[in-house]
Amino acid sequence: MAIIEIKHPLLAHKVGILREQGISTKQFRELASEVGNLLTYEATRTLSTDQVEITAWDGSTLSVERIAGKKITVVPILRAGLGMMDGVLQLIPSARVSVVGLYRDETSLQPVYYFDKVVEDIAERTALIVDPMLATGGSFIATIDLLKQKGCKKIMGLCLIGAPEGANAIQAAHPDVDIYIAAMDSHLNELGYIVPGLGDAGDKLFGTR
Ligand SMILES: O=P(O)(O)OC[C@H]1O[C@H](OP(=O)(O)OP(=O)(O)O)[C@H](O)[C@@H]1O
Ligand SMILES: O=c1cc[nH]c(=O)[nH]1
Ligand SMILES: [Mg+2]
Repeated sequence: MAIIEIKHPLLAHKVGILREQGISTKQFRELASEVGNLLTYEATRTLSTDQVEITAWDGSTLSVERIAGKKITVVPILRAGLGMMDGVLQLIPSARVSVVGLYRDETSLQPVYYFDKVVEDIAERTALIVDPMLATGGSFIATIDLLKQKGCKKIMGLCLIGAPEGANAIQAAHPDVDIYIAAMDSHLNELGYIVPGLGDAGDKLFGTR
């Protein structure tokens, strides 16, 4: 299993508004973060828990569940991944953040690396990559390559909208990585944009166009 499309009325509603022409920067930011939050809830369903003993309210000993062993690092892909990050951190407030900077060359559609700052103990953590758009899949694949080179063993991803071309590319390159996605769209156009998609997520989040 690599690409998991989450069918949920709240996600469908919010993604529908994100696609509207003329959406304000404020509303786009709020919704991208909310979708990040809902996808986190689904993606973390697979985390295992340990039983630990606590002293309960009445002084008795009680066995309760805690998230097991490995900790999480959230990995936003700059820039647009930052737009989902707050929603993710609302549910995993103690997660460390590792940043990967990539942009997609407009002509070749290849990801161009410009920065990374990844937690030192990445080998001990589950990485949760966040980026709103999965088009050719090049940016996700480059980020997964980088994290694996640094020793990361368990990787998941969250994404607002994907194209089948990118989903197939990730499945071929990294079948061990599960990506949770709010909507799988039709195809890429001749410029590499997702159809119907929502346009350029980074520009909408940062108000740069
Ligand atoms: O699947 P791909 O074909 O690699 O395309 C998807 C990438 O393109 C966008 O980033 P962009 O290059 O626009 O950078 P930005 O976030 O700085 O706007 C998007 O946020 C993804 O990172
Ligand atoms: O449709 C697309 C494709 C890549 N990046 C975006 O922001 N949107
Ligand atoms: Mg962009």
